[in-house]
Amino acid sequence: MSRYIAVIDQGTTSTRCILFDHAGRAGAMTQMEHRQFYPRPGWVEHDPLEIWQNVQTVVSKALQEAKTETGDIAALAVTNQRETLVAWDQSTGNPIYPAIVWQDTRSVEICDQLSLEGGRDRFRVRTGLPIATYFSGPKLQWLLENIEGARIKAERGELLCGTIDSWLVWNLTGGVNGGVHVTDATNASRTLLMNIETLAWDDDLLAAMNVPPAALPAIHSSSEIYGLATGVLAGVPVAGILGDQQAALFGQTGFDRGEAKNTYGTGCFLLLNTGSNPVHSRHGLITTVAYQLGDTPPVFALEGSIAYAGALVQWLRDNLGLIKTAAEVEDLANSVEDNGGIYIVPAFSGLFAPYWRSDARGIIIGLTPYADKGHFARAALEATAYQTRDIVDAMRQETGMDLDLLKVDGGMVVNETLMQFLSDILGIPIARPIVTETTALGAAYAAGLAVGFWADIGELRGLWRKDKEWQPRMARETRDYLYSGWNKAVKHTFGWLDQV
Ligand SMILES: Nc1ncnc2c1ncn2[C@@H]1O[C@H](COP(=O)(O)OP(=O)(O)O)[C@@H](O)[C@H]1O
Ligand SMILES: O=P(O)(O)OC[C@H](O)CO
Repeated sequence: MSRYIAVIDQGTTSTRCILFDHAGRAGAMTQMEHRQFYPRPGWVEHDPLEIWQNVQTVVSKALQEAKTETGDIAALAVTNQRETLVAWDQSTGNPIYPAIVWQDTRSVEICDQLSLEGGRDRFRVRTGLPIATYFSGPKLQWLLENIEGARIKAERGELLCGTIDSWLVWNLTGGVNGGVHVTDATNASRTLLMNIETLAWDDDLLAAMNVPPAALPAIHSSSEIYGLATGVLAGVPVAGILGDQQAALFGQTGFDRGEAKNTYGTGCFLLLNTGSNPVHSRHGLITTVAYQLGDTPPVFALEGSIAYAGALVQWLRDNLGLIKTAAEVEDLANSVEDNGGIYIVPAFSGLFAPYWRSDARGIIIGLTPYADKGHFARAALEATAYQTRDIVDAMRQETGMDLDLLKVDGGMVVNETLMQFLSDILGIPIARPIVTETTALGAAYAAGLAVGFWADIGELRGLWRKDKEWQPRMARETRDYLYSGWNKAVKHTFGWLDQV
């Protein structure tokens, strides 16, 4: 039997390749960063060819590191930054424009226009999403309207468009020599173009954004054989595709209704499995496909997306110079007993869930001469916990379900001070697994199930291993008092921009 499932984890800042063995342990891991381009305020781009090159490099290096060969790889999975759009020429394989990244806000006027009739929630029942620049459909409309020749090519079926998974799987399966143009339902559910009930592109949505169907990939499940790889992994079945946040839920074995995870990286994304029916949010959350295995019915999730979590720590480091490394924030925060009355609300690009206020901007509030840099560090960490509380409360209001445990992963979860405070502010236990590369692990599980490397999700559940758990130990009155301060601070960020 082959020893590994290979995973390509293509994220916003870097690309990793990880080989997982049958016990779900990483046998090799390689990583490369790619460039971020900010050509104008609010624009964020990546070079799709650089990303494809990095993918090939990290895969080759991972095989070398594990001293293994193609025959040892049972299947290949792709997990990816979501919503980011790539458009390329079918005959040459060349992108016609840089990738337009999920953080890019250039489609703001298109979104305003789409909202004129029916408001921001015009497509919510059909797609699970509010109209926002975050999603791929308005980005594609912008590209077709602004890049010369794009629309004509798209109408003739000569332009292939899709999220990063589509771009990579097309290249991995041969590119101009027969690459398959596919995506999975989790990625398609982030476009504003897919109907969340039928899991198919929706004619009315395509018409609203003037998108020719010929340009779009075929929507498949998250776990099936899409094609065979070429190149260094020649002949290996490409058998799993999941958006990265859904992959993390799968990797945390959040298979059942009521199970949740939060991934603490640059931003943070809390997903709650809501089972076989999409729950349409009235509390500022997003409805998304969590996973679909082969021809079984899809499973849905509610998502709370937060734009600034670890990025606020980076800001303390890079812009204020308060710390030299992200890890130093913990000692600095522990140099004081509490936040000294200070709150930082990192609404640097407005507030995402559950507020969706693009007129908000960041604040530091509650300053007195007593405040020192330790309080700043503490307030920065606390902001991540309070933002999580906002989402957890919205989830409770939405579903009536009380979370009894939150599984966490991502770069910030090494910070034990934050983990304890999170448990205190939420009033529930926080559990960190031994394998914190849960995004890649979840994609490995999807591909492994498709090729019989693992038998079923019951077997996968048995692979989850706890590293550490934090229990709430703060008095209820203290928790309520601290959180009420956060709520006041958030209100002060609203309406800072006069016009959005
Ligand atoms: N010890 C720490 N305490 C708090 N934040 C940290 C710590 N170590 C790393 N981070 C933050 O975690 C983030 C990186 O996490 P990662 O999961 O690699 O992010 P991404 O996948 O979004 O690139 C950075 O924003 C960094 O500031
Ligand atoms: O690549 P990450 O880990 O920053 O995740 C980005 C999300 O998928 C955006 O929706």
